Parts: sequence; structure tokens; C-alpha cells
Amino acid sequence: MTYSSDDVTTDPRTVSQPVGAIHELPLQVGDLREERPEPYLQIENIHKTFGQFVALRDIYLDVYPGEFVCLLGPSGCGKTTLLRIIAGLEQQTSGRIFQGGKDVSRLPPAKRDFGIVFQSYALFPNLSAAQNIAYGLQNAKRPKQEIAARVEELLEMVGLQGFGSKYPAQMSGGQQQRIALARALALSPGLLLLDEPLSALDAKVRVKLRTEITQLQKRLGVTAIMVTHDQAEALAMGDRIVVMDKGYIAQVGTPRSIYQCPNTPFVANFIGVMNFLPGVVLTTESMRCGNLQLQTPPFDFPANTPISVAIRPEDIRVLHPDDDLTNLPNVVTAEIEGIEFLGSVYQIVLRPKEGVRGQGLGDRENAVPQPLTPNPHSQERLTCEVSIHEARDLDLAPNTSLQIQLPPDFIRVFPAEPS
Ligand SMILES: Nc1ncnc2c1ncn2[C@@H]1O[C@H](COP(=O)(O)OP(=O)(O)OP(=O)(O)O)[C@@H](O)[C@H]1O
Repeated sequence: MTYSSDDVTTDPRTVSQPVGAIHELPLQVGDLREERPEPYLQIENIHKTFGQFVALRDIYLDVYPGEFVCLLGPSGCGKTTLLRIIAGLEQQTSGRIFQGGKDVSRLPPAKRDFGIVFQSYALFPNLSAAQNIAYGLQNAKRPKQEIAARVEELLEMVGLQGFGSKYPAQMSGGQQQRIALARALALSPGLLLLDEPLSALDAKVRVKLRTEITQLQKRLGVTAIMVTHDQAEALAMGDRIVVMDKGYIAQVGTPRSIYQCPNTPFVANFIGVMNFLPGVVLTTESMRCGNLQLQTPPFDFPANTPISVAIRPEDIRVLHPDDDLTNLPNVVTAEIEGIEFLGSVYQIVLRPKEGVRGQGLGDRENAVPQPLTPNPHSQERLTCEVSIHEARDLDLAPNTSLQIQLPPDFIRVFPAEPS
């Protein structure tokens, strides 16, 4: 299922508005907005307190049929509590949940239509793989022959034909989690809930299994919600990501929109790597950050307002000595403080040396105070990425100088957060 590349939020109260523009990639065919079906799952104003502690507040979320939604956030932000409330394993303090148009808010787990996979596999150790998968089918009093056929079908579905007689202790973590997935899907539930299903597995198995899970979920068309604290997993698997922080929803959107257009510094920082440069507004399209004067996308803050600009390492352009700098805004000369080899790229830590060659500020150029007073709070360190080939061409070495450009279209402006 593909929606537009915009943020898709179900309630404006859950999301603060972005400030400043950022480059939008041209719409691709798959991004064109489809006629939105009725939500399969509707989460309406859920609150959850444990004693005085507020674990969840103002949670609104619509999940559409066949969607794969990832609940992503730091430890303790409330994602597992929300998943457990959806399953009926935890009772919300207030708010309602509708599944397939039916109010399931007060139903016990057994009366709800979901399959669940936990981080710890949670297989019965004394039952074989086939018996584990068959467990729910037997409880549902399905005929023996039907159960046997369904177990075979499910073993094949998760790529474990011939493993039916093995016990959990005789299987690897990845195999056990496949059996747990087969067990969760045995009764063909409308909703598949996954609570950090991959986090106990080693890195290679995790990557393999994440592809298998999303392929299977798409093939079956089952609506899925997965809790994860791993942003790479959420970006790779989710049709949409719900970023949570301290019990509230910080942003909901497609992986691409969350990555490219984070609404807050928290989201920007949590997803991927982001350079933040604190500073103050000079004009509606420029700011001062320590010694740097940067041209930015247009924004609405008055002069001298404290702001913070953000740019991804991969959006910083490393310039070559023969590049034409005419009319190029935000060119910075920087000293290389550190070079780290990351395999496919080098990560370079830079300390800007001087102000920016400000081009294109037009008649607002006079608004720039000269000389610029360094801002004591400015980080004035930037991280950028350079490909292996580019690093070789540029002959990069610590304590040498480099020219970079911070393209204004890739800069994002946020109001400064209260300290
Ligand atoms: N039964 C409980 N009693 C008291 N506090 C609880 C209970 N369950 C969860 N909490 C608290 O609610 C908050 C949210 O917990 P939750 O497990 O949902 O977080 P999470 O985002 O899933 O974190 P993690 O990634 O570490 O599992 C935490 O501060 C946790 O300590």
C-alpha cells in the first residue's frame, strides 16, 4: 500500500508544524495519493497512567488495511504499552480502540482478532514446532486434518518445511522466531502485532528476517503493527512510522517523509544522523551561527530569534579545488578534525574556519552585522560523508582544509528548544 510522500497524520494535535522548507523530491508514480480506504484500526485519544506516571497521552492513530506501521521511539516512550493496549493485554485509562469498525476497547485479548510475536520467541519449550503452531488452532477446536494441513502450509510459508518435529531448543533464534510468526498467523488474524521481534537476533539474521516478514505480510495482506527502537528497521519495514517520545506521538509519516521532513529536532535527531547548528535569525532567509552566516529556506521568525538549523551529513556537498564557486551560497572552509572509515563511506568531522561566502542575500545583505560575534553556544562542528573514491581524489587528511557547501534547500530550520 502506498500513500503520498507527505506526513499522514490522523489528528493535528499530535504533530507540530514544520518550520522552514526542505527540498521535496519530485513525486514518483508510487507516491500519488490513492483513495484512502476506511481505517482498519482506529486509536482514539488513548491515555494510560501507571499510578501518577503518565505512560501515554493523546494517542490518535488510524491504521489502514494491509498497512505495516512501525511504532518507533527511545526506551520508555510507551510503544510497548500502546501495543499491549491494542492487544487488550493492558487496559487503557481512557480512550477507545476500533478494529474493523467494532469497538474493542474493553474486550479481553481472547475476544480480539490478532496474532502476536514477542521479542523472546515465547514458544512452548516442551512442544515441537508443529505443536506450537497448532496450539491456537486446537484451542479453536479445528478438525485434526485441517490443523495438520494448516501447520504444513504455515511451515512452508515461513521457509521451515521439515522442521515440524524439532523442539525450540533444537532451533536457532531466527528459526524460532519464524515458528513464532507462523503461530501468530495460524488463525489468519486481521491484525499482526510484533513486539521487537528481531531484536534478540544477530545482525545478519535480523536483516534477512525483516525482508521475509514484510514480504509475507504483504503477500497475506494482513495489517501489521510492529514495535521497534531500531530506526533502520522502521525505515526498511514500515509503510508508515509513528515516532513516539515520552508517551506522545511526535510524528507520523512515511519513512521518506519522516527522514526528509522531521517536524522537530527530536525526530530529526532520532532518525538518522543530523548536524545541528544553533544560531540566531538575521533575515527571513538567513541566520548567524557562530562565525557562520547561512542562507536558509524562507521562515517566519523575527531577527535575533534563537533558532537551530539542521542538515544531514549526506546533504553537505564537499567541493573540489576546480569547482566553480560563483553564485554558490553557504560555502564554508573547514578544517578536518577527524576521519572515520565506515566501510562504504568516510565520515568526516569538520570545524568551520571562517564565515560563509554569502551569495544571494539580495538587499537583505545590509542586515548582516559585521564583524560577526561568535556565538559561545554554537557547536561549530559538522559531520559529512565522503565516498571512498571522492576521499581518494581529494586526498583528505586530518588538520588539512576542505571547502564544503551547505545547500540552502537541504537546510531545515527549527525554533530553538528551551534549555
Ligand atoms: N506495569 C507497569 N507499571 C508501572 N510502570 C510501567 C508499567 N509498564 C510500563 N511502565 C512504564 O511506562 C513507560 C513506558 O513503558 P513501555 O514498556 O511502553 O516503553 P517502551 O517504549 O516500550 O520501552 P522499551 O523500548 O524499553 O521497551 C516506562 O517508563 C515504563 O517504566
